[in-house]
This record gives sequence, structure tokens and C-alpha cells, in this order.
Amino acid sequence: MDQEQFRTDYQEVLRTRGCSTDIHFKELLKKIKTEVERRQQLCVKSAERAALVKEAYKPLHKELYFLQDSYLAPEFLKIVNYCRSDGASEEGLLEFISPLAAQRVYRFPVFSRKFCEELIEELEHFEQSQAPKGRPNTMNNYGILLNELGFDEGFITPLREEYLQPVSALLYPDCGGHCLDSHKAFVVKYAMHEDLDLSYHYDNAEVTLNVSLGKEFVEGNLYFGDMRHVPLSESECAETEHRVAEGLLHRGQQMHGALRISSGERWNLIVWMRASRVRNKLCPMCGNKPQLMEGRGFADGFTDDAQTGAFPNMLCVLN
Ligand SMILES: O=C(O)CCC(=O)C(=O)O
Ligand SMILES: [Fe+2]
Repeated sequence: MDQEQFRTDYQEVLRTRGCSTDIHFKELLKKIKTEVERRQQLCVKSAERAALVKEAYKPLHKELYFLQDSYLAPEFLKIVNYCRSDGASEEGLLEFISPLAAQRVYRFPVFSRKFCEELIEELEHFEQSQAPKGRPNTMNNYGILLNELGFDEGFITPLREEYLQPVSALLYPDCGGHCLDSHKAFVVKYAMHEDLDLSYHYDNAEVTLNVSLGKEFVEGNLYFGDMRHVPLSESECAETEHRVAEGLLHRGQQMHGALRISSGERWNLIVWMRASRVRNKLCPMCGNKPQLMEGRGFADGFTDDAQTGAFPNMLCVLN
């Protein structure tokens, strides 16, 4: 970070927020440096946990780690088959999917009920094991990162490439839906005495899939506003309820949040899908041209344009 540039860019606005002396400013710089370092280490720490899980964790349902058509709802297979067919169009697709009150948010069956139950059993088994657990983000303390558990290669990647991409390509061609090339997948969990809700936010994703896995819960609806650049005062929110085994597909940059559950346990599978071609131009989190550093795995889904064909494993150091 160029300190002088930072001072020029932010000194005025920071002064209005109480950061008015040189000492304040130095303390702030120190905090920012620590946070940047923490974020840069996230990938390394995650890879270390994944290696330990691979070595020590014995899955309860090891067949779940490899996607099979039998895990998917017949209605979803029909939708995907339509999207893959010659001449498929958005209008044609919308005959299979009923519109929701929230703009460009769609709901359709994704998994079988049996698959959802077994996935929760697997995750509970993992949670009770001694294996180290990485949490999805700072907003969620009880979720599980699925790549660390070993779900990426055999499950989430084929789900994205073969099933979700054809649907997203028709629904969100303007948001990179046709060129999704990496993802971050995790499960969120809400329960009494744990996390109950999730504040209003946008995702680090171009397109997001959110599937309700169960168990039984009351309330906890999602609410959607407008795209993130639209001022709050001009946005209206619409609620959508979860239906077990069904997924909500939405643009990652559309603002949303989760209302409190009032009883029970709510588990949802979240797949943040990324399109390097879109995010390489503008980081979806910081809104600037990304400044990249090398990451591990899919990292934040950027690619280094200078190394054409590079695997998406770059982080934006600004976001
Ligand atoms: O609680 C949910 O179902 C939404 C989770 C979500 O929006 C997220 O993790 O990005
Ligand atoms: Fe989200």
C-alpha cells in the first residue's frame, strides 16, 4: 500500500469520521496492514486445513462427494436439458421457472430430499470431528467451507460447469452468467443460540445459488433489494421464502439479507459463482480495477491477463 497515496485519497473523509491526528492516522494504517495480511493469509490457512482434513477426516457418506444425476430433482434435470438444447432462450426457460417478487431472482427444485438429508448428516459428522474448520466469512460463524472438506472437484465444479452454467447463461448473460469459471461454495447454518440472521450485503460473486437443505425452521426468509450501486432510498425489498431442496438463483451484486429464524435449524448450500472475464475489469467488492496477487485454489476468481489461460487463483488485494 502506498501510504502517501492513501493519505491523499482518504485523509479528508477520515477526518470527518474522527480520525483527525497523526497518531490516529498511524494507528489506522497499522490496523489496515494487519487486515490486509490476514486476508492474504486466508488462502494459505485454508489450504493447510484442507490438507489436514484429507489426511484425518473419515466421511460418513463418501459417495456424496461425487455428483450423480440421482441427487438432482427431476424438474432441475428437465430445466438443464432445456437450457442445453439448440435454440434455448430466456423466454423458453421462463416457462419452466415461475417468477418471484424479487427482480431477476428465480426458484426451482435442485436436489432430492434424500440428498439434502444426507448432506446435513455429513456436515454434522464433520462438525463433530476433530478436523479443523474454516468458516465461510466474517458474517457466518457456524457454516462450513466445502472446498476444505473435498467437495470441489467431484461435486461443485461439475455442478457449476454442467448444470448451473447453462441456466445462468440464459438468465444472466449481462453479469457473466455465460462465462462462470470458478466458485466458492459453503454451507450456512442458523440455529437458536448460534447465528440467527444475516445482514444486508452483496456477494463476492457474479451469480449465486442458494439451496435450502432443511432441517425444520420457522421464518428466516431472504429479502432482496436492488443492485448494489442503486441508492438504498430508491430500492424496494421483496421477501422470498426457502423451500427445502429448492434453490434460489440470483445476481451476486443484488443486495440481500436473511431475516431471523424464530425456531428450528436452517441449513443452506451457497455457491458463489465467479466470472474472471467480468471481475478482472472491476473488482465486485471494492469497485476498482483489481490489484492482484497470487492465491491458492480458486482464490477470489480473478485471472492474470498477462498469463493467458492462467488458472483462476488470484486475489484482489484491495477488496
Ligand atoms: O442465509 C442465507 O440463506 C443467505 C446466505 C447468503 O446470502 C450468503 O452467504 O451470501
Ligand atoms: Fe449472500
